[in-house]
Amino acid sequence: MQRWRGLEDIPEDWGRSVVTIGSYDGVHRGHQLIIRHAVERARELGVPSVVVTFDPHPSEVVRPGSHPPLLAPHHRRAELMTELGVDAVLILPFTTEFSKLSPAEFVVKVLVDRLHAKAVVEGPNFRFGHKAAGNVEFLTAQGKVYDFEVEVVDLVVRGEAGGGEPFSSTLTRRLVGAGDVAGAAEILGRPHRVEGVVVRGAQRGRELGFPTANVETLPHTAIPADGVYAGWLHAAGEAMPAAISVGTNPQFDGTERTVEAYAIDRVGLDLYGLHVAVDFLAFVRGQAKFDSLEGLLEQMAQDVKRCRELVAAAE
Ligand SMILES: Cc1cc2nc3c(=O)[nH]c(=O)nc-3n(C[C@H](O)[C@H](O)[C@H](O)COP(=O)(O)O)c2cc1C
Ligand SMILES: Nc1ncnc2c1ncn2[C@@H]1O[C@H](COP(=O)(O)OP(=O)(O)O)[C@@H](O)[C@H]1O
Repeated sequence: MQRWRGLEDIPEDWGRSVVTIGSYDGVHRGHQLIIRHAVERARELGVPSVVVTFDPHPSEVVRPGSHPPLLAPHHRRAELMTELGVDAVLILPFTTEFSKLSPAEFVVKVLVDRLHAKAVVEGPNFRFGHKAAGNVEFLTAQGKVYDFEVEVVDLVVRGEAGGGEPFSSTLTRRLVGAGDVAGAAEILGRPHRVEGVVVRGAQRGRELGFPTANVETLPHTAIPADGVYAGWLHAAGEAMPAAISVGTNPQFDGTERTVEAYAIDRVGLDLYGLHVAVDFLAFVRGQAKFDSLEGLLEQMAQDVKRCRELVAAAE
């Protein structure tokens, strides 16, 4: 797959293509449906498929300081899009200047002049251009002028239990923030992942009998609510069942919020400096401060047992 970091990266001789535009944070199941549709349409038309996305998230530029927590960094989104069969991803730097392009200017500058769109695939709630003034009706009308078709793919809606709310990055962020990682996984179609480099912590874990890899997360990462979770620690090409702790270590009056993972039953690992990923399968309990260290250790042993069972049931 090709990755372009701006309009100028698109090859001069780039022919016609099928395009879909969006933030696509998390590449959740609703996104997947739209992207798959674009890939299929591209194959039918015999042209490549392109996803156009933005960096930073548009809301940061429109309202500084409002960058939402991210469900997936760009390299992860690109990985997921490659799995869906996308041929190229264009990551447009979302500058103030760019945010001022009118919907009509956006169509000409991006879709017509550079990507030579033959078809554009979007969800019904797609908005674009200055003040998000452009919608699918406008896009469809522009398509008639510039010779591209516009296809609208239905939103995926959460089951009755979820109140029929459409799948969205906002809903997924809310679930992650509330610790409902199982709910988030239902929308994402896979567990929510947090990644980063393993850094040194208080070096206490090994003494407790549960060494934990402390993950230095990337800026704006969507981190689940404080608590203990079952999941996996991915390191050096291996997915290891893990008991994960998110929080400030209240038992030790800590103040820094960390994401740390104990790879269950694994001894002698050396993960410092490695880029690792932590996948959140299920919430186990909230963080607690026990009367004694023994209280914490007993609870941790139970947590590990529960995590082992939850992961085994999911594998
Ligand atoms: C399964 C599990 C459960 C945990 N539960 C708690 C807890 O309830 N309260 C707490 O303060 N810390 C909890 N922790 C975090 C430990 O306090 C932390 O891993 C330990 O202090 C080691 O820190 P270090 O990696 O910085 O050395 C938990 C860790 C794990 C792996
Ligand atoms: N089973 C394991 N799970 C996670 N990390 C492990 C494991 N075994 C050894 N380690 C190593 O031990 C380190 C964690 O030990 P710990 O005493 O908690 O130190 P720190 O406070 O620096 O995280 C990890 O970063 C990793 O390199």
